[in-house]
Amino acid sequence: MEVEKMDENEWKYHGEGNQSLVVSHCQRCVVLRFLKSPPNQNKTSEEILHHLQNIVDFGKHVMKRFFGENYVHHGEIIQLPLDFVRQLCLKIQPERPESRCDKDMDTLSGYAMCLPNLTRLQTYCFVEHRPILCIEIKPKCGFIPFSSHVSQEIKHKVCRYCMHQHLKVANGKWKRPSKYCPLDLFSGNKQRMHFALKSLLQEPQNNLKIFKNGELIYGCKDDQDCVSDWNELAHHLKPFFFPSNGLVSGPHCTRTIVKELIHVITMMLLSSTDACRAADMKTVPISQGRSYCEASAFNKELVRNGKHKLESSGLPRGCLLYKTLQAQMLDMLDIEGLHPLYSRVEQYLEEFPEERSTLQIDGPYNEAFYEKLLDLSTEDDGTVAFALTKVQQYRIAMTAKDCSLMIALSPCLQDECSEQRPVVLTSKSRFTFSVSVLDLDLKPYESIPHQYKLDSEIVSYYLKNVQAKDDPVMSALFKENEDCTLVLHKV
Ligand SMILES: O=P(O)(O)O[C@@H]1[C@@H](OP(=O)(O)O)[C@H](OP(=O)(O)O)[C@H](O)[C@H](OP(=O)(O)O)[C@H]1OP(=O)(O)O
Ligand SMILES: Nc1ncnc2c1ncn2[C@@H]1O[C@H](COP(=O)(O)OP(=O)(O)OP(=O)(O)O)[C@@H](O)[C@H]1O
Repeated sequence: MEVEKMDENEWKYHGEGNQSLVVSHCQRCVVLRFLKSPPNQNKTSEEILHHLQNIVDFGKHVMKRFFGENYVHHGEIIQLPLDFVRQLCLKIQPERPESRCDKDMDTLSGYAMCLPNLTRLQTYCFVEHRPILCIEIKPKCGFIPFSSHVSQEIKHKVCRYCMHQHLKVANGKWKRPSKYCPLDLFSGNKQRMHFALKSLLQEPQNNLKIFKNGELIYGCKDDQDCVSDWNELAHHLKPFFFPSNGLVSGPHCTRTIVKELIHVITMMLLSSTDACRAADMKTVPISQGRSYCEASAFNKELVRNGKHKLESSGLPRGCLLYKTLQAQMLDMLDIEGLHPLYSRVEQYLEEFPEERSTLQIDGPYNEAFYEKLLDLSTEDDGTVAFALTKVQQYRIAMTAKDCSLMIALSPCLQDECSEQRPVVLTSKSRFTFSVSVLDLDLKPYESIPHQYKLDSEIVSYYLKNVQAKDDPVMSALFKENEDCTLVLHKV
């Protein structure tokens, strides 16, 4: 890219999260990703550059090892003319959702990341003229903690996502709870996966987005502005799934198209498209912990129908969901077992602050950093080394619990499909597709106390407001506790 000739009119707003803002090029299949920060908390250019270098290194040396070469696009750092960045920022400001405007895009350093536009099938090339559909899923944590450090029994039964939903609705983040449960999506069982995907389509929140030819056509632009009209979605999708028409419009047509979409996403999520074997690490046994969540609507439906055995077919080893789950399961001790180890590292750093860089707490995220992650033992020998390994593994797990999966698909003719590109079939179409993972920025060491506090808030809220209402015995218990509160008055 010729940075001297950058023109803001060739770029448009694409999307943003809590940490970064993304613009896409109108002709080329590239995006620029800028860091964001709260107003008046601007970092220096050196700090921004260091942060971006860490993100690139982490993708290149660590996450590629966990996920496999083809799934991760680490991108590169680019230095842009400040005038271009300022003009771009002004241009896109009206497009930004209000709920994200508590942070500003960095316009002072001139640094950004340049990445392939993953809503397109091909990377670093001009926009293809064939239609492209892209589904982005933020699946969140797909397992129930198996650690013996867990203090509340409910955490062994109900997954964090399902518990957190109640707190989010109470806090006003979302209007309605979602029926999506990550354990259904990660189950590998097609029926459960279909249910999970249907639930995401019903209530996308920030877990599902659909792009057509690079434009967002389904999902939440803003917390308050969710597009979830299935008829409109079906209208967009009809040329993909029923190219030669045949299907008339109406509710039956909509249902059929949505079913095809769910089927195709399931197939792609279960496919193993990466030839390179990811990670030479010993993997965490996938069978640990329970494989279903008691709060899942799918599970509740089964129980209502008198069936008590929930199928978990398991995931094929090479698929992206499997790799995501493996990385998530590096959280072996749960935040409750991890927090005391974090405190041990903190205590050590208080005594020896100069050791912070040797311990690679803020990078560099290189080969040596990766090697230290491979020790999966959970036997605590009381050392700082043990505590640090668990802390770093936990940070990787948190990153994998918050990443997004991108699936891009494009119709192809029978004789067009090459051996290099995987193909998925539906009743009337065939597609080439690519699968990748994004938002793999390592979660900061400093976020651990926040995680600890949030975990306890999520559980307390659930026990008090949801489980207690479901369970009359618990409810009575809470009531009793409330009645017995001892109030001490000053005398
Ligand atoms: O804690 P969670 O599970 O709510 O996850 C946060 C996400 O909320 P979600 O529950 O997905 O709506 C949250 O997403 P939103 O900003 O709410 O879209 C962020 O991804 C946040 O990451 P970071 O701290 O900004 O790096 C995420 O925080 P981390 O916990 O991953 O640091
Ligand atoms: N390489 C890419 N190609 C296409 N779209 C992208 C790419 N990277 C990011 N996006 C889009 O921009 C959005 C925001 O990016 P990203 O998830 O990296 O932000 P974030 O601030 O790090 O997220 P979070 O809130 O989870 O911390 C994504 O949800 C996705 O829709």
